[in-house]
Amino acid sequence: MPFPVLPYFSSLDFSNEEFSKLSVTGSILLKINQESEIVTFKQLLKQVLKNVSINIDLINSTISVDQIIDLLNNGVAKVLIRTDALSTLVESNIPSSRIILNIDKTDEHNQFPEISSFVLSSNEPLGDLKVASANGAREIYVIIDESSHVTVNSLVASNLTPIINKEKLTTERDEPEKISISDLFISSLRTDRPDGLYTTLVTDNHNHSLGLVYSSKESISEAIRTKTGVYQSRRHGLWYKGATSGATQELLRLDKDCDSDCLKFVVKQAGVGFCHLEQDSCFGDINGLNRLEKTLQERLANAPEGSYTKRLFTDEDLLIAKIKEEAEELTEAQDKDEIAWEAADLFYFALTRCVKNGVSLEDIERNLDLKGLKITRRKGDAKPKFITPKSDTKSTTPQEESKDNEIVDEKIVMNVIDTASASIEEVQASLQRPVQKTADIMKLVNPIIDSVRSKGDSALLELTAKFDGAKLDSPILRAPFDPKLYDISQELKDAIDISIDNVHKFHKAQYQEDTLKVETKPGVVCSRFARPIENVGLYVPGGTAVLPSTAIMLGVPAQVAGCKNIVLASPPRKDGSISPEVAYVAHKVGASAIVLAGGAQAVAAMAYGTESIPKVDKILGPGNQFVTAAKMYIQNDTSALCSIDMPAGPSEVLVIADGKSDPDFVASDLLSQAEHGIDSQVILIGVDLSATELKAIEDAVHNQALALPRVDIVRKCIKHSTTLLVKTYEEALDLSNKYAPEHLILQIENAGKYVDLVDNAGSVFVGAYSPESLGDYSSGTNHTLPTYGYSRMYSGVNTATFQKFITSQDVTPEGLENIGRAVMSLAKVEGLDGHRNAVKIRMEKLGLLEKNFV
Ligand SMILES: NC(=O)c1ccc[n+]([C@@H]2O[C@H](COP(=O)([O-])OP(=O)(O)OC[C@H]3O[C@@H](n4cnc5c(N)ncnc54)[C@H](O)[C@@H]3O)[C@@H](O)[C@H]2O)c1
Ligand SMILES: N[C@H](CO)Cc1c[nH]c[nH+]1
Ligand SMILES: [Zn+2]
Repeated sequence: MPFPVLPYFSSLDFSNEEFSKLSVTGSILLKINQESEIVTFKQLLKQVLKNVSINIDLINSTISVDQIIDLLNNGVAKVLIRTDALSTLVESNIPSSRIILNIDKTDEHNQFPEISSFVLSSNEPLGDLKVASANGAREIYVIIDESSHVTVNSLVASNLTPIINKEKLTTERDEPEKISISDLFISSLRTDRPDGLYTTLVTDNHNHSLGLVYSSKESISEAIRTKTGVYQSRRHGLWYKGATSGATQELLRLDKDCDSDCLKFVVKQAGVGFCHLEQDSCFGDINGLNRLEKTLQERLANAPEGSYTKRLFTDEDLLIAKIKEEAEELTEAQDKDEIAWEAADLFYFALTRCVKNGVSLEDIERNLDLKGLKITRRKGDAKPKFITPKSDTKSTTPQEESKDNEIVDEKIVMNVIDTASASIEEVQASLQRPVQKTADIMKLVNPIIDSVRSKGDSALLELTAKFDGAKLDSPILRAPFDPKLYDISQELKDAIDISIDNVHKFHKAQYQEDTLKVETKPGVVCSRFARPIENVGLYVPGGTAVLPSTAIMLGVPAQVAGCKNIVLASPPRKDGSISPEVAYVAHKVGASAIVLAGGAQAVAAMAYGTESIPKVDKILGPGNQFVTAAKMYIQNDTSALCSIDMPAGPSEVLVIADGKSDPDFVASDLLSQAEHGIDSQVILIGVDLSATELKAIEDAVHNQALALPRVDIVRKCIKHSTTLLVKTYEEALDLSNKYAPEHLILQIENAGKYVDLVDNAGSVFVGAYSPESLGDYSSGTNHTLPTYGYSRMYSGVNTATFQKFITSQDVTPEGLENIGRAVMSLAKVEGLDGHRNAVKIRMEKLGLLEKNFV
């Protein structure tokens, strides 16, 4: 039964102590006045407003349905709304059980049979209010203020729950000007025991019974006043639990049963346990997960050196490895006993990690409950199987396809972390890229590479049929290419030509034409000159989207550098053909061949060569996890004698925005990379953003995303993407440098001023009118860039990526005289007399050494 008063918090301006005292009622009503309070309120929900059912008053609020759903999904129990807002909420899939309806006239409640919680007007006569509550299943609340016609006591006596401002309530016993919540609670109880006591069940927060005791009116008042376990001993009077043994109790909530004659104290037990026999409960110890949690907490505080649990607490790598090991064993377990055994192991290691990080079973259960109550919006789209696929868009990967069959309707919003209140670990965790399970991927990639190496073309054709669904007779097209292969519109040709032109200009400017010459000492001239890498293999992705722009970004600098053989590889379409746009670029950059294959098999074919595919010296270009893993493999295999450009994996962008940024621009930039793939990541760093400014960006992300054909990919990418709130530009740049993004967009005032602070990034986009898409296609910079944080040490593709640099020296007798003695001394120290002699012989013949020189 509900506590006979619902405390009302009319603003977020309250102390933890005030909340803690009134939380004994188990439920409160809190008013959200404006949108700007939502960020703070959500923090409070996580940190302070625990163990209690939180209802929010939105009667005069204008917050959006999406925000209401977000709050309900983050721990709010119910929302109090006006009748005119009801239909919008119900249409948005909010269950009626999460709604408290405020109605003006008591008899109106009949019009809403699906709603079971109402707030009625306290201006109505008590008789009418009682009629409204005649159906016992309904929760009826009445707001009490100065103008109320009914008294609090009369409401409680009629099983109606008054809503009373927290300022008017007290948990103390001697504040006559306030309403005592113990008096209200006591007045709602009854007992038929001759001693006038109330039978009281004591439980922990998991509903485990700890014991059976008795309460008196006085002990209840004391329990509420002190918020501890205070009972009535039939022999010794008032009993402050733990006063002598130390096994005290924090009183979390007070409940009563359905006929109000039996109480339940929900407590947090300290010390040796509830029972005088020093066990958890009078019915013995509580085992299972609770026991394990308790043991782990004790070990964390006091683990003996050398114990296994101590090792787990101190060696994070070991703990993580064990969790993974046990998770794998659980997935492999077959029969019931084995599954239970492995699950127990997994729980042990998982709970160890939780306890180590201060996470309790209660926190886990709260999350489970939240997930169970999660509301998803219905967007009114047809089920995917009834949607006609758009022509010319490639199908998604198998993993994506299976997930696309789920109907996901929640708001597309990035997780928000305020760096001022978050821990360093939380911020770091939010900047983790989606995990690439290298070992698992290598298990798939190694056999592919082996098979292409050993079986050549036949393996390549087989793998292309398997992964790309294309049955081919030959895996290669050789230049000159038939113009029918690139029969595209003039408009498209012009667009590609503009991009090629700009990329060419920028990369030509990077080309080091002249030999670099430096005379380090008179007569010692050192030089450096560039030569193209002769045979290059360019990988053009074609899995979730065909990327002719990547063919431009790789082909043009290869051409500028003067590479002799440009081989381009890209997965073929299902009918075995190559995308005509890619073929057009291949023709424009003078490629000698197109390999009709993708993934690890294309990389292996170009690295080792096959009967028809020429071996190359360097493989360049971005790709998915299989492509990247294969590139990493072949560059380490000396028998392949093949290098790579860099690890260029799933696209990523980090946008820094401030209050002056246009929310639509910011959202569009985030989404332009989120749509690349489910493993892409986008990060927003907001500098001193107000709640309204943040919301404007979030709304723009959601609304623009819904209009994108690849919304399902975006939705999954946004799930592991984060917004970080910081106070200064310097903090923003510092975080960005730590993340080392592939693309960095500065959508901030005086953006140019901050470029000096950029230490790590693949490519920087400065100011509101430099969206990343420009660099992806047409401005002239290269879009093949280091991801995964590799921009700390790698550059993006540039002209030099297709060249190697050779040094030379030309030394005169004068030069030899200037440095010869230094060389001989160093060679002597290294014990390399041959080196020394090569100088000595020359200097002797030139008469530069004294006769007895040794
Ligand atoms: N960093 C950069 O500069 C940059 C530039 C452009 C694109 N990208 C990224 O490149 C990636 C392109 O990936 P994509 O998947 O669209 O195309 P992709 O061409 O890289 O991969 C497609 C190939 O993967 C192989 N494959 C698919 N499933 C497989 C499986 N289960 N086992 C073995 N092989 C399998 C198939 O052979 C298929 O041909 C995206 O992540 C995109 O973000 C990065
Ligand atoms: N943004 C990608 C590099 O991470 C490149 C690209 C190609 N097409 C569109 N975008
Ligand atoms: Zn892109």
